[in-house]
Amino acid sequence: MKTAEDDRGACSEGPREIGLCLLCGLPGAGKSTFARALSHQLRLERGWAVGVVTYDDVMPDAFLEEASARPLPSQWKLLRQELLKYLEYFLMAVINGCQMSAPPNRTAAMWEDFIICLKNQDLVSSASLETQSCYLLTKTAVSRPLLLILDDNFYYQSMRYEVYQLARKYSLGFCQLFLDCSLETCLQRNGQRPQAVPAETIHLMARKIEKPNPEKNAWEHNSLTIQSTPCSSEASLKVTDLLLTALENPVKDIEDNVEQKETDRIICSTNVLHQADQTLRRIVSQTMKEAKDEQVVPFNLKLLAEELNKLKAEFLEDLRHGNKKYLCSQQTIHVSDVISFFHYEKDNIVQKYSSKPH
Ligand SMILES: Nc1ncnc2c1ncn2[C@@H]1O[C@H](COP(=O)(O)OP(=O)(O)OP(=O)(O)O)[C@@H](O)[C@H]1O
Repeated sequence: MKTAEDDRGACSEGPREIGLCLLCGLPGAGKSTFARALSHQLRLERGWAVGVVTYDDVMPDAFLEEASARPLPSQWKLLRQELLKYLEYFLMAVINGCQMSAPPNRTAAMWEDFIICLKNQDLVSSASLETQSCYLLTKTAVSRPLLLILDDNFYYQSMRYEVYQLARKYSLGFCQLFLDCSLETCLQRNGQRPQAVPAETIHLMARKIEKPNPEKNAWEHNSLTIQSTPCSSEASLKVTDLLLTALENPVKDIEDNVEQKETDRIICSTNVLHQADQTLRRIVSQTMKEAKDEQVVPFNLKLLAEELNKLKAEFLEDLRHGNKKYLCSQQTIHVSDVISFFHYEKDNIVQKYSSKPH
């Protein structure tokens, strides 16, 4: 592993705990303020290496140079992806223990700001090779744990997913912190800033924002919502817990398969459940009609209806939990299998109550 420190004779080996922590929330929610405080605290109290990448600090200057007009959303998207590419170059250097090279196609101003951002946090050093677009990593960059905090609005789930994919590609820890702050407070804080974001942008974002949703998206399970007020010690503990969990449980490629399988299972079982529910209802009412036609005594009719409805509920409950007894193969549940199984059990019950009045 070659680092700037190695050049001075130091050696750097150790557990490769690297994590990406994504901050999201409305403009003015206090993300940058929080990121600064958190990184300071983690460095001081835990001795972690921390890098904060505040997108606003790196991206706008690129536009000042390349375009005077306000960028279109599609341009922002491309720039965000380009910045993520820079991060990937840094991560590759960290993981492989080599120097960080510059990506071949890059927006000069943004790359420069990115390098300044890393240098200011003692993650890369000026090196003699700098003229050739190579940067040596510092001792901080190769020490562990290393946490990179990405500070942007990340108001769409798709924006956050790009970061998750990066974490997965390199088996890194991944977590999300959502800074919860009322629209009024964001507008008020924003209004007091020298370079305020247009208020209508904040209104629009408040309407569009997709908060982390761990129930819906398995990949977002490592997320925490915190209030944008001065951090209580309890909130601070929760944040540390989230970060430790992420660092100790790097994202694995396999998770995607599990996630996909789980999604498939839910879609499949939802469809199966719906179809099964409809069909079983029809079978029960048809069976009851036949029993009446056969003049089953009213008392038995009542018991028969109770038993059939109970059986139907049990079947649906089992299906909901993926009970394997209806599976013809290990993976797929067919409604036809469920129905024939139900018919079999239903016939047994019908037989019990089919005695006609004497
Ligand atoms: N907890 C807080 N209490 C009061 N004021 C705060 C708090 N957090 C941040 N602020 C103030 O609100 C303003 C916006 O904060 P900050 O830049 O951290 O927000 P942000 O979410 O990073 O915004 P943006 O997304 O636009 O970069 C700053 O002037 C900051 O001093």
